[in-house]
Amino acid sequence: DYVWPNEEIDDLEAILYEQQSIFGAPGSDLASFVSGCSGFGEGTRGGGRNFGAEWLRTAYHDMATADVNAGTGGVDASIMFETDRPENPGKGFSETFGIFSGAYTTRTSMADLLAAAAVISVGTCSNGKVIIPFKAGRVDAAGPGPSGVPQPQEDLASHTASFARQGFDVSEMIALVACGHSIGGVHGVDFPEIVPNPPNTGTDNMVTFDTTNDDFDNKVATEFVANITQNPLAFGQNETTRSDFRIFNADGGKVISQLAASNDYFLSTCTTMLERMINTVPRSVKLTDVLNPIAVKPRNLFITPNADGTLYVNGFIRITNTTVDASKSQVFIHPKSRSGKPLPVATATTKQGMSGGCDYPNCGPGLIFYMFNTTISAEDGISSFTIEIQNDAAGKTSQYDNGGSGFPFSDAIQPLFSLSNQTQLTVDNVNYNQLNVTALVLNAEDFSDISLIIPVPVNFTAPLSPWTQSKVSMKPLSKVPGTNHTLYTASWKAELAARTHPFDIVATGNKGTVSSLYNTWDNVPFVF
Ligand code: HEM
Repeated sequence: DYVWPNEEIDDLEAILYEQQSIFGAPGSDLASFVSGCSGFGEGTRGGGRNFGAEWLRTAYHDMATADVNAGTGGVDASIMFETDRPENPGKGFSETFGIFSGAYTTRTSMADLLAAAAVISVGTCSNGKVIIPFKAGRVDAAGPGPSGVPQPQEDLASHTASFARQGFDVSEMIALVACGHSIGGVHGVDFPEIVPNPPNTGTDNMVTFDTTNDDFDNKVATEFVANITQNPLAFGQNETTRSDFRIFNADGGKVISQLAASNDYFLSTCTTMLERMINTVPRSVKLTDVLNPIAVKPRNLFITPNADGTLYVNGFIRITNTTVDASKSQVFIHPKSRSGKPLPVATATTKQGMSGGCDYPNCGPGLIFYMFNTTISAEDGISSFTIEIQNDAAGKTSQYDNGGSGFPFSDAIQPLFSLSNQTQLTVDNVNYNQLNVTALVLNAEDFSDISLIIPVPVNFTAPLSPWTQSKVSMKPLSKVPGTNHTLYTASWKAELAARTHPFDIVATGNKGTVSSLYNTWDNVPFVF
C-alpha cells in the first residue's frame, strides 16, 4: 500500500495522472505536448511531425535491441546514446528527449520517462481507448547497447529473428508493427529511398501510414487488407523497403485481417503488446506494481516562522474525486506536535479552479486540491499530520494516516521559500542558475554539518548522465526570536546545463540526521 512520500513513484504518478495541475513540474502537463496526438509541435513546424508518433517510435527503438534470452537491453534509455546509428534516423528521438529530460531526476529514470511517453502517446492518440498499465523502476543504461533495431530493407527472416530476440513471435510481431504504425508516418527527409523527398516545404515530406495518422486505430490494418493503403512500408515506390507488406503477410495475412475486422480487438491487442514492449527490461531490473492514481497525496507543504514565536504551517492536499466530493465533503488536517501537546485541527478548503487530472479520457480520476493553514507554537512544533474526510464521496467519514504513522512533515528543518530566491546570471558569457536558500533549523547546536545539496549530472555534455551531488555548507544567519530555530543560508550556482534539480537540506550531527528532501524550485521566487 502506498505510503507518502514514495521516491520511486511520486513523480511518475504525477506525470501520468496529474497532467493538469495547479502546480508546475513534474506534473507540468507533458501530455499537453501530444494533445490531439500531433501536439502543438506539428503546428509550429508546419505539419509533418507527430509528437505522439515520435514518442512511441522512440520507446520502441529503445526496446528493439533487447535480447530477452540473455536478459539484456529493453527499455533502458540506451537509445539516447545511439541516435547516430543508421538504424535510428530522424529528429523524433531528440525531440522526445528534449521534452522528457526536464522531468529526468535522481528519482525518475529516463527509461521510465520513455515508457511513460509511450503510455501517454497512445492514451492521447486513442482518445483514452488504449490505457497501458504502467510500472516504474526502469534503470538507465550507462552507455550505448548493441545495435539491432529492425530496418525496412531487411528481409522477413531477419525481422522474424529480430522480434524473436525481443520476445515476440510471428503473430505478435505482426500485431506490434501494426500497432506502432497506426500513427505517424515515414519522412522523406530521413528516408528519401522510401518516400519522395522534394525540397522540404516544412512537413519533412511525411507520408502517413494510414489516413488517420493522429488516431490510434485499426485503419492501418483495414486499409492494408482492403488494398487501399498509402503505407509507404507496404506499397511504397521501393519494393525492398516494403517491410510492413512482408510482415503483415508473414502468417498468410491472418493476424492483420483479425486486426482489421474489429477496432476493439485491435485496441485490446495493442494494449497487451505495448504493455509487453514497455515492460521489456534487463533481467536485473525489478519493476514496481502497476501504478494507480493515489487517493490522497500531500503536494506542497510550507512552514514560515512568525515574529511572535509561532509557526505558520500551510499546504495543499490532492484528493481524487472518487474519494472526495467537493460539493459536500469536509476535509480536516490533524497536525501532530513534536511535544506531544494536542494541536488545533485545521479545516482544508477548495475552490473553483483548484482541480486537475488527465488530458484524455479514462486515464485517471479528477483531482481536487485542498489547501489548509494553521498557526502553532514553535515550542510544540509539528512532526506529521493525518487527514480526515467527513461525508466523503461514499458518504462516510474516513481517516488517512499514511499507513499508520501520519504524513511526515516536520519543523526540524525546512526551506523558507519566502526568504529564498532563484536567479539567472551571466559571467564571462556563461549562463548560470543561482539558488539562494534560507532554511529554518531547529536546535542547530545539535548538528555539525548543515548543507544544501543539489544533484548535478556527472557529465554535462553526455546525452544521459548519472548524478553526483553538489554540496554547499549553510551558514547561520540569525536566531528566530522566542524559538529554538535558527535561520541558515547558502547560495548555489551552476551552469544552466545543470538544470534545476530539486534540492535537499540536510543537517547531520551525533544525535542523528534531519532533512527536507526534494524541494522543487517551482516554489522558489524568481528574481530578475
Ligand atoms: C520491422 C519493424 C519495423 C520497421 C522496419 C519500422 C520502420 C519504420 C520507419 C522506416 C519509419 C519512418 C520513420 C520516420 O520517417 O520518422 C517508422 C515510423 C514509425 N514507427 Fe516503425 N518500424 C518497425 C516497427 C515498429 C514498431 C514495433 C513500432 C512500435 C510499436 C513502431 C513505431 C513507429 C512509429 C510510431 C512511427 C512514426 C514515427 C513518426 O511519425 O515520427 N515501428 N517505422
